[in-house]
Amino acid sequence: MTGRPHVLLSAAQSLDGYLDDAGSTRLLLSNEDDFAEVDRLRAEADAILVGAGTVRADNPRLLVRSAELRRERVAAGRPEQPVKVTVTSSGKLDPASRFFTVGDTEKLVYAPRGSADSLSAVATVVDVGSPPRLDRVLDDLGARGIRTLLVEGGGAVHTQFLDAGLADELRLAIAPIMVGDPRAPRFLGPGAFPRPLELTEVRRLGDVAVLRYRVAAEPSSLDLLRLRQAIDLADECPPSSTFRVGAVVGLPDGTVLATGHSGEGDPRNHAEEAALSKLDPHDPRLADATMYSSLEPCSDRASHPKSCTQLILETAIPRVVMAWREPSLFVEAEGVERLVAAGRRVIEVPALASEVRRANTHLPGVRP
Ligand SMILES: NC(=O)C1=CN([C@@H]2O[C@H](COP(=O)(O)OP(=O)(O)OC[C@H]3O[C@@H](n4cnc5c(N)ncnc54)[C@H](OP(=O)(O)O)[C@@H]3O)[C@@H](O)[C@H]2O)C=CC1
Ligand SMILES: Nc1c(N[C@@H]2O[C@H](COP(=O)(O)O)[C@@H](O)[C@H]2O)[nH]c(=O)[nH]c1=O
Repeated sequence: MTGRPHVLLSAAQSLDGYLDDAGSTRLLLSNEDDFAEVDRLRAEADAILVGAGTVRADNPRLLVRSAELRRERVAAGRPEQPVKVTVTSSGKLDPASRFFTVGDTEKLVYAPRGSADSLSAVATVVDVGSPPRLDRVLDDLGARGIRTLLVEGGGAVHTQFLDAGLADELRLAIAPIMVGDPRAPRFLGPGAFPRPLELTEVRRLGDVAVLRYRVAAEPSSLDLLRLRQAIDLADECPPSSTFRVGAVVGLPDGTVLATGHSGEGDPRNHAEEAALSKLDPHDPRLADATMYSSLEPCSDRASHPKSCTQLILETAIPRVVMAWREPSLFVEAEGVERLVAAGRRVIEVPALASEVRRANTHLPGVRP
């Protein structure tokens, strides 16, 4: 979405993927040169975000340390320090933590209404839902003029940014240390991650390896091509009193595995169902495939025992790209929620939704 800041994730990890050890003091994985580079990244950012877990565990300052970098910011007409940002569902943050008490800069806390009232004297508390949605956090930051956001962790926050497809870049510093303790926090937990990332930089800073990646833009141009193909397939649907939908199952190399449209084969068939009926649900290629559907896959239906969401979940298809969320005409659809809850990645392309509505103006209340 335009207006959101560019999001750079930054983390230092051990060779075995940990952000810290399980002890009470912070494990320094970066060396002096790496910390200096991270300070430069801070100086380039309009805002720095960490999760509430990091505020509690590390009591970080989140300030640009170098006086020279601070002077450069001021000389460029920018505030001396970036805005500090955190997210919390519980609101359990100590107003006396350094996040709030050090640095003459704005502090933003994204927290559900009523959960962080004790922080309103030391920060601007913003309600973007319960739990706070990171896409809405980015919309709000964009509206506040934040153009570049540095996310410094911890693991839960990095996982969510990558899982939700909200990160643009990742910088990883890898220290020559093994932590080897399952109680310690890991860089990433489970998630439906975009893959592969594009490696843009490999460097050494002493004994620390610095890797930088670009996270592929989603939807990609291939995603848009296939989604448009799915939308066009709805023109093949026979006249119907329900939704006219098209679906394509495709691979990242451009192969189309199957297509379908509503009413194909049987008047009650849905588009995703028609496409999946042409494939073996255990076809190993489905583990890399994307289901493109002009409409959100259905979650409940009277006409057939299995919903399209269920049919997708019975395959290994990891991604669904769709244009229009099902409006509440027949049922309260929960396709997106169920797919996401099952660890599948759902990418909505609302910019193409009007084309899907145009194919469905026979339904009550639907306008392009
Ligand atoms: N090596 C490195 O580069 C870094 C290491 N670390 C280490 O990582 C550890 C902390 O990581 P971790 O425990 O994963 O914690 P995080 O910093 O990722 O914070 C997790 C907490 O943030 C809040 N939160 C996360 N996502 C959301 C959301 N979408 N909406 C609302 N609240 C949200 C929740 O707070 P709440 O519980 O209040 O609801 C959650 O418990 C520490 O040991 C720290 O030292 C941290 C940063 C960098
Ligand atoms: N341990 C660790 C990092 N930890 C990050 O640095 C924050 C501390 O900020 P401050 O109090 O301003 O120094 C901490 O909360 C976490 O986000 N960063 C790194 O680049 N390398 C490291 O090894």
